[in-house]
Amino acid sequence: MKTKEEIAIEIRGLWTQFGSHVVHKDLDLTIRRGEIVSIVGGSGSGKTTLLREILGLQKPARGTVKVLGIDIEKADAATMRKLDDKWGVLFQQGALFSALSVFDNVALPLRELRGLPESLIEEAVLLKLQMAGLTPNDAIKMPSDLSGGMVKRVALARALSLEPDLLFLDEPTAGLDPALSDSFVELIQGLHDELGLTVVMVSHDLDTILELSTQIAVLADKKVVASGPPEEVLKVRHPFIEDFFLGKRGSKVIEALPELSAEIGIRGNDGK
Ligand SMILES: Nc1ncnc2c1ncn2[C@@H]1O[C@H](COP(=O)(O)OP(=O)(O)OP(=O)(O)O)[C@@H](O)[C@H]1O
Repeated sequence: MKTKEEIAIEIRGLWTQFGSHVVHKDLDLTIRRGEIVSIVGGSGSGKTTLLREILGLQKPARGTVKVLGIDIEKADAATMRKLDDKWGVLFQQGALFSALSVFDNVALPLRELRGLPESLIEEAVLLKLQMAGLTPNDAIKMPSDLSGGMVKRVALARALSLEPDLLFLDEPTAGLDPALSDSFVELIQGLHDELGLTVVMVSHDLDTILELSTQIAVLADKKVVASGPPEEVLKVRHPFIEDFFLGKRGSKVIEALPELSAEIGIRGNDGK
């Protein structure tokens, strides 16, 4: 039995509604610390909305969301600020402030939340840039001078600036070509191994999902229909899972991952 300390995120009985449109209906999800979790689901299944609810950016109609033991809805402003220090977020849109240099983009959360001396900020920014695979020379560049892959890296450096326990990534490899996408996946894996981060990502990219995830949560029918290690989730019989993971494209990706394909092959498709 897992202790409370080991649970990073706990969602119970969550309902989300926009007017008469019910997006989530009695959704439950548990994420333990140290996992790399992919939230997958069809377009409009409510993945991004779920991420926003976890971050307290959107209020569910019903249910509870606890992050690191804190009930997001009941948390006061001071508690939310403390939580803000503990998570880093890399969203799909609006990754960087175009009027700020790379250095200032990464320094922003430190300047906003801590009031640290500039010498410490500089040290921290250069370290985070290095962790994200960038050099001190990149620090003086403006966002308009960067390639798409570099923008993602700078946004990642900024998400890491407060040394978070939790990292949220919304479509981290969207818009990257396969080589850049692979190197971004390696980067996330390395950071996870090095820092022991809990990573929660929304992704459509099968390679990224299957290479990185220690847990997959499948959103369908307005709730989480399967959640667990990839080899378990892929055995669950559900039309979305079969289409998404076991269709032509998915089968190819799985074939290239010997451990996973052996697991699925050995057990067969016995459902759950
Ligand atoms: N602020 C809002 N007002 C009204 N409807 C919304 C709002 N935000 C999201 N929705 C609706 O909620 C549903 C879930 O949206 P969401 O963006 O979370 O889905 P998603 O699974 O992330 O989709 P995609 O994979 O296409 O990005 C969609 O039908 C969307 O139109």
